[in-house]
Amino acid sequence: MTAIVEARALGKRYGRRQALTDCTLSVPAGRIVGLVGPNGAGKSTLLQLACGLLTPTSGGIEVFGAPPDRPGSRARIGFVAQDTPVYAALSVADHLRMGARLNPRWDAALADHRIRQAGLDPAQKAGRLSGGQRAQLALALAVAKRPELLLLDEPVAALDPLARRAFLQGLMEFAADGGPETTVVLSSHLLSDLERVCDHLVVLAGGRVRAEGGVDDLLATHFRLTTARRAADTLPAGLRVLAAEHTARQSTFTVRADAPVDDPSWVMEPLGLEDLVLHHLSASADAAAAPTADPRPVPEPQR
Ligand SMILES: Nc1ncnc2c1ncn2[C@@H]1O[C@H](COP(=O)(O)OP(=O)(O)OP(=O)(O)O)[C@@H](O)[C@H]1O
Repeated sequence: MTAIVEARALGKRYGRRQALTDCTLSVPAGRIVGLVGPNGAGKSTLLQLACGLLTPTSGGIEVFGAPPDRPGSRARIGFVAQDTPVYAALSVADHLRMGARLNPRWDAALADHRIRQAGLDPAQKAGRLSGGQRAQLALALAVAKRPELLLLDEPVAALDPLARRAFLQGLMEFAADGGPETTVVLSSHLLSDLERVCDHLVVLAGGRVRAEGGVDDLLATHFRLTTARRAADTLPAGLRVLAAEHTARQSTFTVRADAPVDDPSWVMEPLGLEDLVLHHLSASADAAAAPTADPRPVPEPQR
């Protein structure tokens, strides 16, 4: 499978602040990728590295098999930054004309369709648009460029629920119409949206990749296990415990398992995507708060 974005031991430091550390990931072509993580996790930094606006401090990132600032790569990448920058003094129609002049693969029909769908007045100056309308304009410009890789930093954050649903629908159509290699990476805090549209997920926390892979693969390797009470360190090898809960008689573990646990004494349930992400995020928050393994002994069951 061709990787469109490939990062190896990628690190980014702003002065004394380490924003990304040792990030290794591989985004296959043709996926809609959800980039999820708490505030300050490094999502914007990763997207800006992927479109060549930032350069790595350590390790490397490649897009289409080469560094993203290589001449020619920019035309193949569409990027919408979190603050959806537009030119305040230019009208919506001026933006479309500029897009047509600057981009060889410009899709005027798609741009017009998106502008009409968003209810934007072509004559209105961009500086007079609301935050959500500005986001709609920036998104229309990015998709009409017909990029092979579309990078969107929290694209739906400023949109109302109807506009959000229409945008996500449009995103899936864009990915399908663009051909099997068209790849979209979008960051968002809205897990339910990501669950609806994404088939690949990257979970970032504290500047590190905590989980990454195809959604189906991730779902197939994360479980909730219930068994007679026992300590996490007595579980079979090959299980990574993300969370443990104990009652007097039984223990419930949320685990990542490379293979199903073949033991009839376990009750094993699949984990939903939202739970999976939240468990990875809280496991990384716990690890940051207490870097050693869980020091609390599991008390013996009460008789
Ligand atoms: N230009 C900058 N100078 C210094 N530090 C920065 C700069 N940009 C980002 N950072 C820091 O890098 C870390 C990662 O920031 P980043 O914006 O990539 O996170 P994020 O996951 O996109 O956050 P959010 O969800 O809040 O948008 C944060 O600690 C942030 O304070």
